Amino acid sequence: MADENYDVIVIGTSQGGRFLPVDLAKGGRRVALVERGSLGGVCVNTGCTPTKTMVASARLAYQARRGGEYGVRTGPVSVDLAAVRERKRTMVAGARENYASRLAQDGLDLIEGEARFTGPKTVEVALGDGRTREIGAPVIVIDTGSRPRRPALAGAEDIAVLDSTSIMELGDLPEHLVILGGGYIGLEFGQMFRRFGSEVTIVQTGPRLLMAEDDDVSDEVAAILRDEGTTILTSATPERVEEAGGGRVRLTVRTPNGEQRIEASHLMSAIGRVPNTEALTTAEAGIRLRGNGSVEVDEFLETSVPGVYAMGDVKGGPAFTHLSYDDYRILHANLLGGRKASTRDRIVPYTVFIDPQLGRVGMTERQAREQGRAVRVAKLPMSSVIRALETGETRGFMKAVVDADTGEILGAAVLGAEGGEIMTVIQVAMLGKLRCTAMANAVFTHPLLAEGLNSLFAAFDGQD
Ligand SMILES: Cc1cc2nc3c(=O)[nH]c(=O)nc-3n(C[C@H](O)[C@H](O)[C@H](O)COP(=O)(O)OP(=O)(O)OC[C@H]3O[C@@H](n4cnc5c(N)ncnc54)[C@H](O)[C@@H]3O)c2cc1C
Ligand SMILES: NC(=O)c1ccc[n+]([C@@H]2O[C@H](COP(=O)([O-])OP(=O)(O)OC[C@H]3O[C@@H](n4cnc5c(N)ncnc54)[C@H](O)[C@@H]3O)[C@@H](O)[C@H]2O)c1
Repeated sequence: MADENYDVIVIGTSQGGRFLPVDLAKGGRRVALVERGSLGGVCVNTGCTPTKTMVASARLAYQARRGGEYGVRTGPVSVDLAAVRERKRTMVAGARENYASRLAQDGLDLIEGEARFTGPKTVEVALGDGRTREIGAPVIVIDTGSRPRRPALAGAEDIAVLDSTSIMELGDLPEHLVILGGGYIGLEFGQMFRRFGSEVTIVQTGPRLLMAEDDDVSDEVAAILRDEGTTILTSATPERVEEAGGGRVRLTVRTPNGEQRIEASHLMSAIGRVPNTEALTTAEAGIRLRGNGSVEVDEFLETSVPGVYAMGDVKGGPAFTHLSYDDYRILHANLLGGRKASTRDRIVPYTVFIDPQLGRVGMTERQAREQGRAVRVAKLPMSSVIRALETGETRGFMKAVVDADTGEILGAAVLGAEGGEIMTVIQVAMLGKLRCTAMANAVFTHPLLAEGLNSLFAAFDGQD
């Protein structure tokens, strides 16, 4: 028996988890919102907001060093990491405050503590002071997110291994940073610290960086990072790590060319994330998990227990804030709107915030071919885009994949300045089901980067 009954319990406060409980309370439901950590979840506190704030500092350092190319004289450029961290902390504090202020809503109780299921519709919350509180509701939403995966690496338990959260709290610049993992986090932090002035080595088990992307995209990203002085090892498996004296670490890596030892001042792990489901004791409620610990949901985000839903990273699949937000839209429609919204056929865009950005939407060329489709592919180097030439940001390319039979735009990759924004133009075209000719002939402002889309899609000449 619960001590207190609500209409809805939401566990976790993310971007999506912010709006849903407020909307439900506004709609007259009694809602309990449970959070064990900082309000706002990963995105606000340790994810998107702080990283993109620090990426901005890194870009400024990079651009300042390039001043001479633009006829602008600068002195030697150096980075004060403690000041970068302070700017980041201020940004996060503001975002968190803003978040908290939006939770003030009649009918919504914020309960600070860790939630765990004691039955299909009951949750026990361990409060900070050692007490517990048992609450119940016919509808429960799990939004508990994910955390960094720890490396299964011999010796790692005896060494301070940084992750995406702790690295942003460093006050002094690493002399040599070794990063395990060549995915989103490894690349965003790798480029950032290289631009801050550290020597950086990225160790990636897969044969390429950003394994989900087409080979030409991964190769170009690697070329850009190497050009800035980052060392990248691919098909490289970390085997053990040990102290090397003087606070340094020695990492042993197996590569196709034999064993390699790397000595560094700092080691960071960025090898993926694991869903936060253990503390929830989901078995008590009969909620089915997948082998990797994520919560199994159907296309309406309902778990194996009717009335219990999951949103955001905890349900597995692509892990982005905008998807957590879209899960909120779906649950809002289904719980409040009297509709049956689903995740089926949703287009999932994303942007890797390296510089130049990689904006991606829809299928890669590989995915389209694997589906057995006849595809046409067009590529346009950024050096052919007038705006990119004028601004001196010519690295990368735009790439579009089109169905050769129907002319439908299947996907795109834009690796270039403001690549995420340009990709979004293509995403909107996909949403509106525009064909290549419409994109080739649209009047885009001169000289914008998006003007390059005329040339990119003109390459599909004769395609509707
Ligand atoms: C370094 C980094 C950079 C990123 N950059 C981007 C980006 O640029 N763009 C992008 O789209 N995505 C980015 N992401 C991913 C994005 O942050 C996540 O996809 C998003 O935060 C997922 O939201 P969520 O709904 O799963 O909940 P989360 O934000 O993960 O929040 C879950 C909350 O649940 C709480 N919780 C967990 N267990 C319990 C429990 N038992 N009881 C009570 N509370 C609990 C946690 O304390 C946490 O506050 C980044 C992630 C990282 C790590
Ligand atoms: N810009 C963004 O939207 C953004 C930014 C950061 C994070 N995120 C989200 O966070 C998630 C986690 O990011 P991530 O970079 O940690 O994971 P990831 O899955 O994107 O990349 C991890 C990489 O590590 C490699 N790897 C695995 N084990 C390894 C090992 N032992 N040694 C070396 N390499 C190893 C894998 O081959 C993979 O390429 C992402 O999937 C993404 O959804 C998004």
